[in-house]
Amino acid sequence: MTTPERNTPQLDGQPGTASGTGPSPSGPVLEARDISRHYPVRHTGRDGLIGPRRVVHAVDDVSIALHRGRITAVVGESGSGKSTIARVLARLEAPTKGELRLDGRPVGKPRGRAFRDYLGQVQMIFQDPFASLNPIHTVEHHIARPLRLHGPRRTKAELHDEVLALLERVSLTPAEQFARKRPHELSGGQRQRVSIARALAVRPEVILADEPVSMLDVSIRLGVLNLLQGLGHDDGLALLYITHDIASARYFADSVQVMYAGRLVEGGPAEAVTQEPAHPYTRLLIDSAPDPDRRGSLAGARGERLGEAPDLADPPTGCRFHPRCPLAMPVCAEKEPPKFPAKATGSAAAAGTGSAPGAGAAGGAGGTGAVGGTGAVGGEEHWAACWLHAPEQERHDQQDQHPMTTGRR
Ligand SMILES: Nc1ncnc2c1ncn2[C@@H]1O[C@H](COP(=O)(O)OP(=O)(O)OP(=O)(O)O)[C@@H](O)[C@H]1O
Repeated sequence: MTTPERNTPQLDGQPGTASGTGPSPSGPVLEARDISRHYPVRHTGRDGLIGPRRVVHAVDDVSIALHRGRITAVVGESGSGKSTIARVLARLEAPTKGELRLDGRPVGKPRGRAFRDYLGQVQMIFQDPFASLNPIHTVEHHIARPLRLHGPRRTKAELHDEVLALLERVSLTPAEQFARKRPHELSGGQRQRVSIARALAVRPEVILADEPVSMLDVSIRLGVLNLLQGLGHDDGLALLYITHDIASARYFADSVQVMYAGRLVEGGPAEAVTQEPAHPYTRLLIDSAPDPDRRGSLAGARGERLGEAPDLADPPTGCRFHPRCPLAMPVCAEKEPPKFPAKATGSAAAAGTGSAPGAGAAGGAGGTGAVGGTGAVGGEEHWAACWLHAPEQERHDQQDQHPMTTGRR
């Protein structure tokens, strides 16, 4: 199997140039470079005694960069490795391979003062607001604790005032009343707001939000998302938003990274990825999001029977999506699709070498022009296309019928 060339373009949600060794205001705050996370498979019975030890490839060779004031969404179906990325970034787990960088500096072992400082800069918000708060403690206790652990010494009155200010920041008012409540007296949305206030207490630079609204009533999701969006765009935090829901990623995030079976398959500015997706899996995710106005769909046209997600203990060769892909070609079983920079105006999805046939329409949405491989706009780029890795002849042979190039569905 040939490994495709990896670009390292400077774009939201994608790794920056490899140069940084110190903080840079324009560089990413937190960056993961080519991280993998594998879990050993526990064998039972006689299987465990023979053959090589198997591992679950939860995440493979993922690079992601989080910038101040920007929201990066990681989108994918259940089991694609989204939470694993968040756990590695939060340092709840070590990567099997790859490197984390905070403010341009490699992150060391998770111990001592440096690790505490890391936790002061990178905070995580979990999916389940019911499990993440201790039922016996008041809201004030939950928020005052990180203030005490990470901040300077304060008097009791100062701590109390800061707790109230944080509750106001997350719109839990009257703050005095909320400070006295215990988790069981709060709704799911209110609990998630307390979790956010608790994360903010350490004045982090990065918030990792793992499906922060998926367990909340639909009616209150938007309020919590708007709160998080304000923290990113108004308060300048770098935000990672993990979700199944590509529609919310489009609404909420600046850039979207699409994950499938442990790998990122596509990424770029949210509008470009969601309006003109280049990878069939992204198309299917978009097609499966509810949209009454949509007439045809890739899933409906050719992929009604997509089958099961792959076994990550034995992931498919080449493009991991190929066994389920309605557009798969023979080459897809051999090679991963290439990554390449492309213009991000929303009018064209991608072009690898600048001469790929049909490149302007790689998103299948009637892109209006082919784009050179170096056509980054405003530092933002959009990469990934599935079929451009085909040998040239195969590409020529297929481009007339291939729905990704014709826009036909
Ligand atoms: N501790 C573990 N041991 C073994 N396998 C694991 C472990 N944690 C996760 N996995 C596997 O790694 C893969 C990715 O899991 P992960 O939870 O990151 O996916 P996800 O995209 O966040 O899914 P969901 O949206 O359902 O939370 C899955 O196949 C999962 O079963």
